[in-house]
Amino acid sequence: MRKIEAIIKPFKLDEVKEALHELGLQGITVIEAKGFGRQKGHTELYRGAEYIVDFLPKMKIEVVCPASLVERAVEAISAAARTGRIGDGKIFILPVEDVVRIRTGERGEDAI
Ligand SMILES: Nc1ncnc2c1ncn2[C@@H]1O[C@H](COP(=O)(O)OP(=O)(O)OP(=O)(O)O)[C@@H](O)[C@H]1O
Ligand SMILES: [Mg+2]
Repeated sequence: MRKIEAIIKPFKLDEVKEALHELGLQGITVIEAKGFGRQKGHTELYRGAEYIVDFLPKMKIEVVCPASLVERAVEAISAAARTGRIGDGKIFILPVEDVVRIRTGERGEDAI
């Protein structure tokens, strides 16, 4: 299993959510985040206005999925989140050792 952590532009959240849903991924965690990438000290467009890049509002999405689905999920997130402008975001992929579904006690991929 893997955890995909995607930092995206907030207005892209719905499109990314739909893309993941179409893949059959059911669980998702969304965290309001702030951050910056490589343009620190330069300007980045946010909702049509230029900002000095300090900490810009971002949305962090966390999805745990079977390893076999990771590439498709990453492609779906990338396609949905891309505008082609700077600040489109980044995707991190981490190993997940185990999952526990609290209500049923299921473990591993059964619990995703
Ligand atoms: N190395 C990193 N570690 C942790 N978070 C990061 C890292 N790089 C980017 N982020 C997060 O992702 C968000 C979007 O990054 P961003 O898309 O601006 O990356 P970039 O490398 O500057 O690419 P681009 O040149 O397309 O803007 C940042 O605001 C930050 O929250
Ligand atoms: Mg950037």
